[in-house]
Amino acid sequence: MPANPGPIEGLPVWQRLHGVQFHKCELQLIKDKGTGLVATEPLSLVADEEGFKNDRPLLTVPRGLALSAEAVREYANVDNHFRELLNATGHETARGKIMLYLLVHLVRSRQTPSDSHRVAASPWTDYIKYLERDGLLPSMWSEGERNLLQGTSLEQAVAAKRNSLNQELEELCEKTKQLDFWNELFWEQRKISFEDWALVDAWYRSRCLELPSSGDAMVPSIDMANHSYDPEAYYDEDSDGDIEILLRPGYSVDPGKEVTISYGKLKRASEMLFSYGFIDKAYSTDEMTLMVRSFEDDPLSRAKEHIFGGMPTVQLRRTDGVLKWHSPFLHLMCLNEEDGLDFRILQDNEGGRQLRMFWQDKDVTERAADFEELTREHELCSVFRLRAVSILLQQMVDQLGRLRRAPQYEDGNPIHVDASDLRPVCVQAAATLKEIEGSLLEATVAALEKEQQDLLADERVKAYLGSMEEAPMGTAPSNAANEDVDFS
Ligand SMILES: C[S@@+](CC[C@H](N)C(=O)[O-])C[C@H]1O[C@@H](n2cnc3c(N)ncnc32)[C@H](O)[C@@H]1O
Repeated sequence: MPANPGPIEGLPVWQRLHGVQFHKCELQLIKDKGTGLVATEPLSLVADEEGFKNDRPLLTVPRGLALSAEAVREYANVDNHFRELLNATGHETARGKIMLYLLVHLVRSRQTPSDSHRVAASPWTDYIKYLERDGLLPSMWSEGERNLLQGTSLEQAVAAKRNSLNQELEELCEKTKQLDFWNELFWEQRKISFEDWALVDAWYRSRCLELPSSGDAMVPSIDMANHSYDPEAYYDEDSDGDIEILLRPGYSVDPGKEVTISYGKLKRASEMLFSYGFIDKAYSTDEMTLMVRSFEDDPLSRAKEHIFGGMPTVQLRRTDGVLKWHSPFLHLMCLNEEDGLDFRILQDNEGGRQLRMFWQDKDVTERAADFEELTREHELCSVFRLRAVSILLQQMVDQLGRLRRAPQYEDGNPIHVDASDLRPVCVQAAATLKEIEGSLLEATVAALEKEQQDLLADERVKAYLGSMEEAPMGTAPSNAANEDVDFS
């Protein structure tokens, strides 16, 4: 898929220099996938009396080249400037450490001998020149390309990712302003940009492996192997900690054919596109996650969101043609004071004040995600369910409409994009995602319509709706949910 996989001709020299060994395979450019591992001789792993055994790994990378949190700490021990930077940013996670290291070496890879404030080089300074830079993860797509995701589950996810990348960069600026060396290099000389930070984040997400002993790590050359759900090979660490690619038992590969590994368990299409920049339609789980919108005029919405704590989402999943949805927040969102939901401010043991949530006078603050269960025995259970189904149906219809429409601004005006600015791989990936998620949304709408009809035929629902019609003005439940939802 990468359009610009870098000048890999120079890579074998780098690999020889740093002890990377290939056996019966090499790196080659592969159509629509960038660089990949390809067999140069017949590969097969058949069992002898001792069972299956690789006589030699297809690829071996010395452990000292792996970029893990530990490796970054070791580098910081010998490089004073980097140690100062790492301490100032306070990065505790493997992601933070690895991204900072990559950023610094990205800057270094562009420096010339005449530059001031030179960063100490490492094998990674040269290796990253071979890494894909064209930004095929959606967080790096151009604005026009990101507009192609309108109506998909990635629309908000990508916007949120870019916001958080921006915030991280601002924090980095804040924390390094007082460090002379890095302030001069990063901010005075303007050697880094948002695109650089987004690029190292994309490298981290799409190229890191989980190693048995060192956890998340980028391993140069192993990270050139492409993914398949039925891979011929796998990666492992040997007894010295070196990282290797080995053929899987029972598999054989003809010369000229690609050797793939697995990037992990089956994922949804949006996750694959988000983290790896491609979708394998035949192998993606039939599910998606969307945000649920609170009622704008629900006076309890802030309290509900506060107590719920997590993201108000709905998960849609189709298994063997059967559509299921799951949204703990939606079940809470549909309830109001007239139903028996209540919020109280209580004093805790330390004298502080705490917001607590009550359902039928019982404190259920810790069970905010359990309202489907909590309302199951209630006499109006099917009424509550009808509210949830109707709200979700409306939101899914809106979502589907948005997905099917050409990109437009919030005010409804169409967004004009010059098609020549859109990379074909992005257009294709967005179209595939829309096809997968559009089909799932259509099935969701159909399933919700059917459930809504069934609920409207329920005797208790009919009685409830009838009582609401008969109730004199002002005595019907005045809840936000009922006002918003047209049960008909
Ligand atoms: C770990 S890298 C693999 C090496 C990469 N091909 C390169 O040129 O550097 C992961 C990236 O390779 C590409 N890739 C891996 N497996 C793929 C596949 N099955 N189909 C399309 N692209 C794939 C995607 O761009 C992904 O983000």
